[in-house]
Amino acid sequence: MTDLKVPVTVLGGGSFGTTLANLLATNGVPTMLWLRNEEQAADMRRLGENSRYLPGIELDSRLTITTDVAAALKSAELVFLAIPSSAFRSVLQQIGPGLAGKGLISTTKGIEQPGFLMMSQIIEQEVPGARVAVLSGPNLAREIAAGALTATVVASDDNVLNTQVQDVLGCQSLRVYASQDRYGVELGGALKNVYAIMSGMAAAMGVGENTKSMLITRALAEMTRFAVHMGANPMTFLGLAGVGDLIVTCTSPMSRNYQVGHALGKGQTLEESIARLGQVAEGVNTLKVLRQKSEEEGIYMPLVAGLHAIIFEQQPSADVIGRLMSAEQKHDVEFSAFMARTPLNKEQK
Ligand SMILES: NC(=O)C1=CN([C@@H]2O[C@H](COP(=O)(O)OP(=O)(O)OC[C@H]3O[C@@H](n4cnc5c(N)ncnc54)[C@H](O)[C@@H]3O)[C@@H](O)[C@H]2O)C=CC1
Ligand SMILES: O=C(CO)COP(=O)(O)O
Repeated sequence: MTDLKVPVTVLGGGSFGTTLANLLATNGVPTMLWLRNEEQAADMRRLGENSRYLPGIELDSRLTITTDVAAALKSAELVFLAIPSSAFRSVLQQIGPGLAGKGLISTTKGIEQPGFLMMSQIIEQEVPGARVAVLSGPNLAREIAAGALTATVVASDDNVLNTQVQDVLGCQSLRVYASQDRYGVELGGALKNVYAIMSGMAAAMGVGENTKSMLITRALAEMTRFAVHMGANPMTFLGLAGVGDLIVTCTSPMSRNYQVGHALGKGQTLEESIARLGQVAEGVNTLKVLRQKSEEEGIYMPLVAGLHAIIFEQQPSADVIGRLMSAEQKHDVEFSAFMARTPLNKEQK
């Protein structure tokens, strides 16, 4: 690590943007947080707290909060994007020229349709020539904000950018690991949200502990199968941005995706579950996108198909569960499919 603290801007004043910006400021990094709502910004400056998205967390007095995007971007070398995937492209289109030449790090865990595009791919389209990275891992905003120990992954083929992100974000409560599998890391963060909905729903239905473990383990097999087919490194899914993030979101009631699933499992409609949350749960849209893509690509994803049938095709959960449990018996771990694609295996050949 170096002592260099490059100026950083975070775009997005929700739970994760606020958490990252506050952590950066606490690390002594000159940090600006941009959000669009002046009333919320004024409140945050006055109260020293984001009472809407992160109540009870004291903001570092060194953090600059602004709604002036030009001022926010003027001197920033690194820009973290914590904007929901539904607004990601339009925000980039509004501010694109201001981002030229900067290191852009997406923290958004969603997928754009049509095109099945990751957020980093949208950055490449909207900001040609940008230096791009993604950040993903078991990173519940509230826990990071409260200083609970965790780790995350920064992924880019630009090693200098990876190191810069490690330098500004790493601290006593957060370890930052580097990866070059940007696609796999980003895909892991998006896919796990779907299985968090499923896990929340299962918990609300009162399933057993064995059942919860089975669901998470088969979810890992399923998401890895999909990601490897799409070109990701399977080893990424054994890391923090794969199984690490999957475990936390499938087991924690703090996860918004888990909360949506839990509400559905208690009999609420999808609309009620989302409205009650008041924050983004990316997994709802990702479920639709993933169902379509897995069908197009012919990838076997019984959990995704089952959850889609319950949520979007109004099939009774008992029927879906019955079908899943009586499906053709399979092998446990699909070593052949995984190992054929690992870089290690390629070198050995
Ligand atoms: N909260 C968490 O624990 C984590 C969230 N993420 C990801 O970060 C992304 C953002 O999530 P959160 O901050 O948690 O969401 P949130 O629901 O807490 O906040 C979303 C924020 O985005 C803002 N926003 C929405 N549309 C906008 C637009 N057009 N222009 C500017 N701002 C806009 C909202 O005003 C709000 O401040 C999501 O993709 C999520 O998956 C990633 C890691 C952890
Ligand atoms: O991505 C997250 C933790 O790593 C946050 O998950 P939720 O969006 O489900 O809260």
